[in-house]
Amino acid sequence: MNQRLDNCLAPAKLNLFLHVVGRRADGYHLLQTVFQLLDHGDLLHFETRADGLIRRVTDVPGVPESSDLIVRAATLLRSAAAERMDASRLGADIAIDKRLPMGGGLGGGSSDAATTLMALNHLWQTGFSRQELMALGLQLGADVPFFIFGRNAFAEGVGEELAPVDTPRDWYVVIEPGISVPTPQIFCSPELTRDSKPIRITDFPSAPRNSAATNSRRFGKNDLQEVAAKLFPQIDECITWLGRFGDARMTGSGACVFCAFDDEQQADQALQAVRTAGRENWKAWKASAIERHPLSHLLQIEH
Ligand SMILES: C[C@@](CO)(OP(=O)(O)O)[C@H](O)COP(=O)(O)OP(=O)(O)OC[C@H]1O[C@@H](n2ccc(N)nc2=O)[C@H](O)[C@@H]1O
Ligand SMILES: Nc1ncnc2c1ncn2[C@@H]1O[C@H](COP(=O)(O)OP(=O)(O)O)[C@@H](O)[C@H]1O
Repeated sequence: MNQRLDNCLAPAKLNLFLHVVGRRADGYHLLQTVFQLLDHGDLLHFETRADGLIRRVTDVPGVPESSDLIVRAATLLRSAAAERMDASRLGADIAIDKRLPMGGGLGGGSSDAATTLMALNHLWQTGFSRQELMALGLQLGADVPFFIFGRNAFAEGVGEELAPVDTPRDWYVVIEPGISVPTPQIFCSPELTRDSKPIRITDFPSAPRNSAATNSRRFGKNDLQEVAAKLFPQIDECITWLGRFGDARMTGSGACVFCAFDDEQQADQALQAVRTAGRENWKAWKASAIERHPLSHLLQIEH
């Protein structure tokens, strides 16, 4: 019988800071960042099929079905499973409520891929461990292992070396400036800072609320922000605007901008102000920091 798993959250992430500390021989940049999970994201719905077809049953404008990270993740999982079992009949219908913008720096595509790997590993009973799924995920994108890791994390390398980190239970207001930033354009800029001084994980003020929360908000910077804001003045405008409420920053390679708040009420006030700012292209929302990925419980085996 077909199995279902509905309303699976593919949470957004924020990069609380993002330092570029070097470059690999293949041109990829070495980063140091803290990834923060949010309680807002895309919603995915899975139903297994026994005929080996993997289908995305929702149209996603601009992303053909075969190149969608959801379909690529499912196909990759089935190929990996085929080395251990007869996987030829493993199939699924996958529906998505796409709520995160593309090229927003919120990791939407990567999170969709991670949720797909975790949900189908469970439904198909393919039995991969968290570590194994993280290694598969890395083939799809540098941010995918983090979502499978399932906890807020200090990340190094291209984002695949992960260590758990405590972060404040802040509320965030996020502005989508209505543009999509091509990540390669930011990384190939000659003006990009590529030699930030490496930090140690212990330098990050991992603090519960009401102690060093303010410090952790102001810790470090996003090295990609200067380049992105110069190329896309809309980002600069959002940072200046949201900056009246605190230390507003860009996440990832942009375009979204966020600011942290102590509680939901303060976030609501800022949100209200953004919504009455009269910027038609902006879309703003609030979200709460979460400690764990909501599907993390599906992966109990840590071998
Ligand atoms: C910048 C980050 C931070 O979380 O997030 P997003 O803004 O995408 O959310 C990620 O490292 C994004 O990693 P990933 O999602 O794999 O990047 P892609 O879009 O595939 O990368 C496009 C191109 O950017 C360059 N690139 C990317 C990552 C990296 N660490 N160094 C690079 O030089 C490479 O030229 C790569 O071909
Ligand atoms: N399911 C998906 N959701 C979003 N983007 C996808 C998806 N599948 C493939 N992509 C491609 O990945 C690119 C990066 O999208 P996304 O991960 O949402 O942004 P970012 O990396 O800036 O956070 C998109 O421009 C799109 O072409």
